[in-house]
Amino acid sequence: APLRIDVITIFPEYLAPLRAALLGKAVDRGLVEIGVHDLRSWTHDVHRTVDDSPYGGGPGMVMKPDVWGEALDAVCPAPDPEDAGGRAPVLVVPTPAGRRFDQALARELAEEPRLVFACGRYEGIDQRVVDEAEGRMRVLEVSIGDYVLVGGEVATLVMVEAVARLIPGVLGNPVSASEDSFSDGLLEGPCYTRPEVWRGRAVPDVLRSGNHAAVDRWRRDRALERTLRRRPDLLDALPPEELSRADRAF
Ligand SMILES: Nc1cc(-c2ccc3cc[nH]c3c2)n[nH]1
Repeated sequence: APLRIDVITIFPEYLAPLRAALLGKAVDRGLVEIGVHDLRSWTHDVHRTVDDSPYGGGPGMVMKPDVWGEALDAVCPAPDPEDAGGRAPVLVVPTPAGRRFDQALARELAEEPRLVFACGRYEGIDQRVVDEAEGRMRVLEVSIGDYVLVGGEVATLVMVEAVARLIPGVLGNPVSASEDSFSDGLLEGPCYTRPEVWRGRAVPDVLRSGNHAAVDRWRRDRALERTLRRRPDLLDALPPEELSRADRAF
């Protein structure tokens, strides 16, 4: 069954990239279904108001719970009791205050049949929306990094791309098994293609040697070296035997 993704936002056009390129093709091929919904569809006033002043004062505006409540009721109705097998859809709420998005969470989300993304704007969404949704959905408040965006749409694009590429057949060549083994734990090393010499810079000889064992070892060493220099924290998560290899190499 295709992965079903729904996005609720006041800027549906922000999600247009989801219909382009490889992900668009995956949609055409029925591997992924994407629905983008304008939150203002669930307003009832002439100004289509989605925000109001924050209780307790302070700058900016907060998104109204009643509009979000109706939107979520429409996009992900409470699962009917008969459909016991049906898993509750996951509601992903991008926020700087959320659990850190990483490859492990991308893999977890790729296992879900349904994902609903609630894109906040302004200062955020009234907390009662999340609290109430928890009664019938699995709600994940997720941060894509320690920097502040203006809304949840770009964070949603990041997460949808990271998740969709893990669905078999979605993006070009299948995700290699190595994704889950050695290379997944470390940074990728440098890569090269033709020409053999470019602006006086040659490709490392080992890569043209045809000696696949030597190439594999060279790539592993470059990945360990780069990780040691740029992200030593990733090495803490490595099994000890991998680490000893790193120590020996440098
Ligand atoms: N990782 C990260 C998420 C966000 C984010 C998410 C939603 C909203 C709504 C209003 N401002 C927002 C910012 N910034 N940085």
